[in-house]
Amino acid sequence: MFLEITGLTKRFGGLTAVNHVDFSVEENKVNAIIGPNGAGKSTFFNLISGFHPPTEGQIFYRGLDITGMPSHKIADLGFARTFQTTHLFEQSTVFDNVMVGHRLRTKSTLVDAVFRTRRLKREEEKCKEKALEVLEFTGLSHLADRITANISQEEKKRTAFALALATDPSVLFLDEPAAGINPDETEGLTDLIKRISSTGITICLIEHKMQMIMKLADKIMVLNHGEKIAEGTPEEIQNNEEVIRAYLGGEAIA
Ligand SMILES: Nc1ncnc2c1ncn2[C@@H]1O[C@H](COP(=O)(O)OP(=O)(O)OP(=O)(O)O)[C@@H](O)[C@H]1O
Repeated sequence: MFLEITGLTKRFGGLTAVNHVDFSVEENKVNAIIGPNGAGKSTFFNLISGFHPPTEGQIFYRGLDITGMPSHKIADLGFARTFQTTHLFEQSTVFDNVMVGHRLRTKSTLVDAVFRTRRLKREEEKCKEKALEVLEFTGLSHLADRITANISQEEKKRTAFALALATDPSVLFLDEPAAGINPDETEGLTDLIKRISSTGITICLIEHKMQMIMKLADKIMVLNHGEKIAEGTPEEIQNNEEVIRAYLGGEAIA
């Protein structure tokens, strides 16, 4: 089993944000989570990636119990994520932002940095190579030297993807990657996610844009009020009465 979640529950005071959710994230697939606002989608991501400890339930990654593990330890296992609002260093260049990603994987210490050891130089070289590689992959090479504050919203999103990819992840969590961008840009980002998936990286995706979900997802879980109300292929979800009632107020999923 790749990433197995059982009985996952999170309570914030009297509010149950995630309620006994069972889910298997499938390796090398696009696993999507949809649901109305406040359904518990981001909380579900936060629990898996160690940003919040769950109240109940268990998370196993390749057989290892990672329940309640702190986020930096989980990141070390190969988990990367992007956020609803991009977390970038706005006054740094796109290149420098992406350099941070691979640095998280290096072993150089402060001593290496002070004495400019060979290990440090070797690792810096590797970080640069990786940054250039992921900038090219995400279509950002031409913006490498631009200050991040001056690029478009869509380019910032690609930069956040590049940063996540520079950590060489095995699982990538994308929280509403297409929020705030136009339909053409959304299509471009959909293609990018497809290409990322085709490199063998497992994707977990939260998104409200249904066309994007239907194009990308191999498997969809629907949350409503913290509970899983359905799970299946895009086609199964599109035709699920309860999903249509709960999520779409009776309208068909476009
Ligand atoms: N840190 C927190 N403290 C208290 N309540 C929280 C916290 N984080 C989330 N919640 C609550 O948990 C519920 C689920 O929120 P969550 O953000 O997970 O939903 P969501 O499905 O991601 O929503 P959206 O689509 O609007 O992003 C909401 O009622 C929210 O107010």
